[in-house]
Amino acid sequence: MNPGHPATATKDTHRAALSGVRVLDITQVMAGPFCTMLLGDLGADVIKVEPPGGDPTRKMAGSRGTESPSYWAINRNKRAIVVNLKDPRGQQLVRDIAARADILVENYKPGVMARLGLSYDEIRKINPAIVYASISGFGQTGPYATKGGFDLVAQGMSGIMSVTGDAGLPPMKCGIPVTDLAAGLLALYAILAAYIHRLRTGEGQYIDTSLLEAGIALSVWESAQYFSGRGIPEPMGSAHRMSAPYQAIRCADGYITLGAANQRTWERFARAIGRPDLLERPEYRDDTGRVQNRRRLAEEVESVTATRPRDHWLHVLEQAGVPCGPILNYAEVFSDPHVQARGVVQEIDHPVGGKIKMVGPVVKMSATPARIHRRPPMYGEHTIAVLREIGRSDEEIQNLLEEGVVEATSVSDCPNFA
Ligand SMILES: CC(C)(COP(=O)(O)OP(=O)(O)OC[C@H]1O[C@@H](n2cnc3c(N)ncnc32)[C@H](O)[C@@H]1OP(=O)(O)O)[C@@H](O)C(=O)NCCC(=O)NCCSC(=O)C(=O)O
Repeated sequence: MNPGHPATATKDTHRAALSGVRVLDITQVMAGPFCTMLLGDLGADVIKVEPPGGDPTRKMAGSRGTESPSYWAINRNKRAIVVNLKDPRGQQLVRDIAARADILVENYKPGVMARLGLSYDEIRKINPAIVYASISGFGQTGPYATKGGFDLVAQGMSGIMSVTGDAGLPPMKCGIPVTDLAAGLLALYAILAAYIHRLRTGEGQYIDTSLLEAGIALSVWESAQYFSGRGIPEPMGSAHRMSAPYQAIRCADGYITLGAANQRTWERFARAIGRPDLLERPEYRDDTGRVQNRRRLAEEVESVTATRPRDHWLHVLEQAGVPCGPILNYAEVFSDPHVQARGVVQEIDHPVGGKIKMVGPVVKMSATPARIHRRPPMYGEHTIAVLREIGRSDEEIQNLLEEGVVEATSVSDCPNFA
């Protein structure tokens, strides 16, 4: 599926790092589903439990019934079941799955899982070795614990919005939901470490992380500036807090990015744009000076770069060994020959969506490649199979379906199903 890359060229579909690992995925929207999708990419059997009506992403823009591009983007490599957890029989079904699972991930508001009889304390009674991860807006403790958390709120409260954009403009957030995704990645890293610990000792554990703390954890330069007494960090547009010139620079027909972020690249850059005189200037002698005089330096640089088009400077700077690049929109990103050569985008068949494209696993592993082994599941597609796996008879399943405790979709009913 990942053309041309030796690390993923293997035909051995069973060699996945997490094959045989069972994940109970009680997640919704973004942070939790991102984490469990990455576990699925590594070969884990991920069973996603959705409420009646489905994960909210099933209804997002572009949806067709219960299937949508937003859901597909973040739920491949999972099986999906629909269980009403407000019904004690539904709770018992999910506890039975939890009893057989290695990992449980959830991202509801703190308190929700306890009200559903699925808290860590309940689950550890039936499965003491489980690795149970909760992702929330603010963490399970502290004054804000019970508040719901969306990425925008976390970007605001973690300081990210105070350093994004430019001074004097309305508040701006990072264009992608960075706290959701970072919380998912941090949960993933803790889950894998906890799983290694469990392999060594047999001991399970509880993991508690949040959007807020993930956002704060990303404040590496900003907290360094603040803690070292150099003031409250301010927004800097595209510029860098610790290096200059390092920002989007104006050319005759638009902008390119420039990263002359150390002494060597600075010296190459000044020579490449025909301004070796800048190297003689005491105020630009080192990083500290260039950062302090960043605005003046940018004006001097742009007085040169604004005279020629972007392609000219990209060529000149590349020849000189100065890190730089174009600023691309997503259409340009996905048609970029390098992105294509790396096999970043994959196309798979979906019963409703037809041929759907997605950003596939972007980590190349030579022995146990991450891969798409399952297309995103339809609403309730695996309800019946999973209930059979936990020992429910077809008669019991029929009753549960009739009484609305679970819902199931048969893919063969789907018009596009081939
Ligand atoms: C996203 C939320 C703010 C949404 O808040 P709410 O809509 O108020 O949902 P809650 O989590 O409080 O609870 C959902 C309710 O659904 C119920 N529930 C859940 N699963 C089931 C099933 N299977 N069956 C029946 N009912 C269910 C659950 O019991 C709750 O009911 P009651 O108990 O009766 O209330 C919150 O879930 C949250 O803070 N999550 C953690 C942080 C997070 O992941 N945020 C990412 C958002 S996406 C984002 O930021 C972005 O895309 O950008």
